Amino acid sequence: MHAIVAVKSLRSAKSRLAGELDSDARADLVLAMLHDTLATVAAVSAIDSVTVVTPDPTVAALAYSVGVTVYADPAPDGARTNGATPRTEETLNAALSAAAADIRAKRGVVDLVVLQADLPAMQPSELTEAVAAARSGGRSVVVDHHGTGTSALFACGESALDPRFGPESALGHANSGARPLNGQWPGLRTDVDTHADLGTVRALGVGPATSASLTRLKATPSNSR
Ligand SMILES: Nc1nc2c(ncn2[C@@H]2O[C@H](COP(=O)(O)OP(=O)(O)OP(=O)(O)O)[C@@H](O)[C@H]2O)c(=O)[nH]1
Ligand SMILES: C=C(OP(=O)(O)O)C(=O)O
Repeated sequence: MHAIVAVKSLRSAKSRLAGELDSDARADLVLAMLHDTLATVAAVSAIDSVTVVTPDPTVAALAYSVGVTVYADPAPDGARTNGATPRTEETLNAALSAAAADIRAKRGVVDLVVLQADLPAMQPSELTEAVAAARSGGRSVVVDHHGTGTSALFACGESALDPRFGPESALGHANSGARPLNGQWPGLRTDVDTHADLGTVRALGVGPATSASLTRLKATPSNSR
């Protein structure tokens, strides 16, 4: 199976944390969570390759440093609609579809999983179980801990990826035929978007890079709210 992980430009990442963290702190946290997410993916033997999809050179450098492939997001923020701000879900889903097409053009029919980049409490055992469940066929989805979003979208065999990330993506994926996967996977289901999510992953236990980032944040007075 091949994993795809999308990360937007660091300057616009994690905007929902802007009330608590300044832009440098948000970038630091995004890179740390990506690092831990990729480390967990690397520990899952059923996933043999990974592509990070990003327009951001710093994110790409991190991906290269841990030995994963980078697919340059074909149209970085703001470039797709003649200056009008495109909606995240349009740019994200377009980037994911382009990456999936590129991977399958190069490797033939390969099972795919899109994983969120901000799963710092995910355990290898959780992802291993989800991959095994997904392999019974077709398109399937791991709904996030809120019950509304998507932590992982699988497309096995000949199935098209057909990503529908964005608001209410759990419903969007289910309504387009993706099978919800059942499993007690709190780390896999907890992507970090808000301050409350940070508390949840802290309680579950985060990977070392995220733990170090959170320690740095606490030590920075402007981010100590
Ligand atoms: N390559 C790429 N990744 C994207 C794009 N839009 C969103 N992403 C990534 O997709 C995931 C979910 O996106 P969002 O929830 O919109 O962004 P976020 O940075 O997590 O949080 P907010 O800014 O608070 O919405 C994150 O890992 C983003 O970095 C895009 O246009 N291109
Ligand atoms: C885009 C999504 O993620 P987030 O929860 O990070 O907005 C999603 O769940 O479809």
